[in-house]
Amino acid sequence: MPVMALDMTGNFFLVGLMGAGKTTVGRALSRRFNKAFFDSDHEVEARTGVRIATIFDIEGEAGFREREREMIAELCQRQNVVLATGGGAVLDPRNREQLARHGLVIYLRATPEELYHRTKLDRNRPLLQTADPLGRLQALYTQRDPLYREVADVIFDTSRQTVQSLLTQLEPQLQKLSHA
Ligand SMILES: Nc1ncnc2c1ncn2[C@@H]1O[C@H](COP(=O)(O)OP(=O)(O)OP(=O)(O)O)[C@@H](O)[C@H]1O
Ligand SMILES: O=C(O)C1=C[C@@H](O)[C@@H](O)[C@H](O)C1
Ligand SMILES: [Mg+2]
Repeated sequence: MPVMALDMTGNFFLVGLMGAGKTTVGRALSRRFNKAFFDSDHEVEARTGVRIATIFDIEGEAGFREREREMIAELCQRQNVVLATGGGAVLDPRNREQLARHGLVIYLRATPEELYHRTKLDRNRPLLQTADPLGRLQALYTQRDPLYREVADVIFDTSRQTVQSLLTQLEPQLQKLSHA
């Protein structure tokens, strides 16, 4: 039997490390809650016409962060959207402020080991193109986990869970929080 899409206004913002499932879960939530879906990484790529790895090569991480900040500020002005943010978006306090102010922030947490398994075959994450990607994920986790927690309204552990089981648990929580 088809499940009715839940119609609620307001934004959901997904934060978390590379491989946490922001894009995958975000897309599914947007369908379920009848909201438009955006992914800040994809929007930056669409605007510049090149892959994120190329922006890192030409402008360095600082150049990418500036483009990401502008994009997030713009996307936060929208209503009734699900936004998957880039894994490093929370580093800039201005992004954290925008996200906290304009929507419900969901932190998808997973262990660095789990994230390593999810991302190891994908070459499109410049920060993981290193001799020791697991070590890099562990360092990023230590640095960023407190920032994700700081900005989050909801923290969700995604380790050892399928995307489908995650959605089944997330939906009632989000429904409740959206009406709070
Ligand atoms: N809960 C999960 N269990 C198993 N695999 C998952 C889960 N969530 C996502 N994945 C898989 O992990 C990979 C990375 O997911 P996704 O691209 O959605 O992460 P992301 O948070 O958007 O990463 P990035 O910050 O790099 O954009 C995909 O192949 C996806 O299918
Ligand atoms: O964790 C990060 O710093 C990044 C994550 C990706 O989503 C991209 O935004 C980019 O590869 C940087
Ligand atoms: Mg993504």
